[in-house]
Order: sequence, then structure tokens, then C-alpha cells
Amino acid sequence: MKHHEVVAAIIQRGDEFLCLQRGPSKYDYIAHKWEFPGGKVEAGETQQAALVREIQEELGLGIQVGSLLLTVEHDYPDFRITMHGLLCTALTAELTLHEHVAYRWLRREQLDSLDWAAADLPLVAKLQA
Ligand SMILES: Nc1nc2c([nH]c(=O)n2[C@H]2C[C@H](O)[C@@H](COP(=O)(O)OP(=O)(O)OP(=O)(O)O)O2)c(=O)[nH]1
Repeated sequence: MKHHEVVAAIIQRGDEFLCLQRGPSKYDYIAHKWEFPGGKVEAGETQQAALVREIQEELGLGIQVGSLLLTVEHDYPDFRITMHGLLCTALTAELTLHEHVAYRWLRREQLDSLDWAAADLPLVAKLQA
């Protein structure tokens, strides 16, 4: 089965975290789910560089990448991911959605109100612990 190394930015602003909703997908278990922004690490790229690149592409946002919150291994029906969730801060306030369909800034205790991608549930649980 195909395997992807993925980085996800858990961007905190004050006591709120940035949550993004994916659009349609050929995989129904990913379509319209909520996630932390990010994407696949390309060959020869560090996790930090991949995350800075993805967040600029997806949101037009500069970030400072901090520490690792958690690495999640998750098997979807068609592929597997190893996803590194890194704590980040935004360098600018403005963001534009280039790929996602919606965003919300939510406090820790509000995070489980969203329909998260399955691989994100351990990240959400750790933020709420
Ligand atoms: N970015 C991100 N991807 C996630 C999360 N949770 C989760 O299951 N995924 C999955 C969805 C995708 O199958 C994969 C990441 O790929 P992506 O589609 O976001 O990455 P990309 O921008 O590099 O994609 P592409 O160029 O290949 O289309 O990981 C998450 O919180 N953030």
C-alpha cells in the first residue's frame, strides 16, 4: 500500500487553534473532513521546510515552526500516512484559502465539535489532554 510522510501545522494564536476543512476528494473518508493544514514532505526536504512551503501555498501565511506535538501512524483504506503534527505560530494575521473550503479558530475544548479526518483524532486528543 502507498505510504506518505505528511506534516501538519497546529497553528496557535492566543488560546485558539486554526482548523481547516478539506473540499471534495476521490476518497470519501477524507472529503470535507477537518484537518490541520500541511501536506506531503517532498524528497530531500526537511519537515520544517515542507511545512513552511505548504502553509504558504495553502494559506498565504508565514509561520514559525516549533516543537513536535505527536507523530501519528494511520492506515486509510487506500494508503498509509505517517503524520508529524508540529506546533506553530503565525507570523502574520491575514490568511487566504487557496485549497480548503472553510476555516475556524477554535479553543481546545471546542476542537471535538468538528468532523476530523481520522488520522487527526490523536492530535486533537493530545491538545485536549
Ligand atoms: N495536510 C494534512 N493532511 C492530512 C491531515 N490528516 C490526514 O489524514 N491527512 C491526509 C490527507 C492526505 O491524504 C494526506 C496529505 O496530503 P495533502 O493532499 O494534504 O498533501 P499535498 O498538498 O502534498 O497533496 P498533493 O499535492 O499530493 O495533492 O494526508 C492533516 O491534518 N493535514
